[in-house]
Amino acid sequence: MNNLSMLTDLYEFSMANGYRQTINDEQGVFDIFFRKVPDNGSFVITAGLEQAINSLQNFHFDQSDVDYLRSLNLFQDNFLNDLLDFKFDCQVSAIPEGTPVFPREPLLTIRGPLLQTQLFETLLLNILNHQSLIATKARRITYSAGDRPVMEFGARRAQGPDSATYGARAAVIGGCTSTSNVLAAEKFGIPSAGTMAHAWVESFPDELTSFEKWAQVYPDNAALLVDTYDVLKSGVPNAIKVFKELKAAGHQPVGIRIDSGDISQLSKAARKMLDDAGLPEVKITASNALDEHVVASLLHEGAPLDNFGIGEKLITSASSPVLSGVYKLAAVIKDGQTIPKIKVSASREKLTLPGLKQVYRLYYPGTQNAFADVIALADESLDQPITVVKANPLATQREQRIEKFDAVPLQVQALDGPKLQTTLPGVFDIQKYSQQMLTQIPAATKRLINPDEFPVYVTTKLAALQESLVEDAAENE
Ligand SMILES: Nc1ncnc2c1ncn2[C@@H]1O[C@H](COP(=O)(O)OP(=O)(O)OP(=O)(O)O)[C@@H](O)[C@H]1O
Ligand SMILES: O=P(O)(O)OC[C@H]1O[C@H](OP(=O)(O)OP(=O)(O)O)[C@H](O)[C@@H]1O
Ligand SMILES: O=C(O)c1cccnc1
Repeated sequence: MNNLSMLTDLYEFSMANGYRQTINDEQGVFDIFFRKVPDNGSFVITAGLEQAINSLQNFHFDQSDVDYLRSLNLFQDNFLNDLLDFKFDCQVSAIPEGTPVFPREPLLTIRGPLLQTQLFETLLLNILNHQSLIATKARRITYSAGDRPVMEFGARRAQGPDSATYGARAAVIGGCTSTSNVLAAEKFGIPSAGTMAHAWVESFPDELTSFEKWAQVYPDNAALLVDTYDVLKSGVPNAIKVFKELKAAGHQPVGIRIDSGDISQLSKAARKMLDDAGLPEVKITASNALDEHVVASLLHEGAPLDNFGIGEKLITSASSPVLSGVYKLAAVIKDGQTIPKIKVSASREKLTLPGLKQVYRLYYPGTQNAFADVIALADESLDQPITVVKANPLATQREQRIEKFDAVPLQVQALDGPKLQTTLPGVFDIQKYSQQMLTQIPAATKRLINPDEFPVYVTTKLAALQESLVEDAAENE
């Protein structure tokens, strides 16, 4: 990854320079969390931690960066000179990639010199918001597709090269099995996959010739696009001719792709034609502006589809294109003393959770069935029974007693200075872990429409700290 240290909002530099001139000896603790799940879902799949960690480990400023910042005539020399010697000196803990997470949970916590922690806000949010958004969308789509493979086809419609490449990574975390994006495939060890475009078919005098030539070049990888002219009158009959010739020559035909029209009716008719021709092994791929709802509708209608190629709606999360993760100050540390901090704004919904924290997933004892998450202060132990309070400050029913549970902490140490404290698994290991974590949460929280809310609580100690800081803030007004 390039050095992205300058990818930040100007005000981060303005504040960092300001800290350098004022409270330079203080440390900051920031949490990343979100309040709202895209597409009115109930969970987000975390993604992007590896790139976030890499960007922090490589964080530095070149002379040209500092020269540029100097040219703004905004910052003092001591700050600018320090930037040339920037050494990452923070601790990071985070919830591993692929974990299903819920509103208000600290996904990543960073603690270190206030000046440094402030500078990372924009970049960390940019990376984690993007990849988590796409991983979450991919999970919705692959949930609809069931065990049918979903190929990520979005590079041409992604919002720029990075969205295409890191979006493909996130799509695999969310369950996609391959990508047409060769750069992403190479970079992240994802199988590259693809068929052919209409241009191939149009380039030859007729469709049959185009299929034959393809089969000559790729006898063991012939997936034919059958909708350039007429799917049922020419595309499928021509594909059948070519597949029969391939089979006679000892090759295994792969499949057809349908990219327009009523995919349900066309695939049913195509399946029948292929089966009647003795080609039951030939697979049918669907593409064309698919999303989780179209996929669900097609399968509900009984469309005999074997796999999907999905681009624009996935790579841009078109129906819900923003994950509004935020980066909020939870504490400052001064002379070894931790001073919890809170943001109290006009809307109570935006109250932040103060202090150093950990988030736990609670399971019914002795099972893998999770029933709630609890956010606690880092120095608390979760004794049983426990009284907890809804983390959403707008919730009406507040206190709840939980008798028995197994608690598993979700955040792990990720960085101690630039030194890595955890493993960074490959994308398919993350995908597998994610699928396993998803089996642990209730089915009703995973449905696409009107999912149940998974309960997220805070301990009464954390709730009391939050209330006391709200009262302090009111007195200071
Ligand atoms: N049976 C179906 N049920 C629900 N949605 C479908 C069905 N068949 C296709 N779709 C979806 O409907 C949308 C529009 O399909 P339509 O046939 O209008 O494609 P199009 O974009 O006009 O075709 P082309 O790509 O040739 O321009 C696409 O998102 C497609 O995936
Ligand atoms: O629809 P998506 O989910 O993004 O899937 C990828 C699309 O990209 C290709 O189309 P192309 O760019 O050639 O344009 P088209 O829409 O005219 O087929 C392909 O034939 C799919 O339709
Ligand atoms: O290989 C394909 O079929 C493909 C790749 C990208 C976009 N649309 C289709």
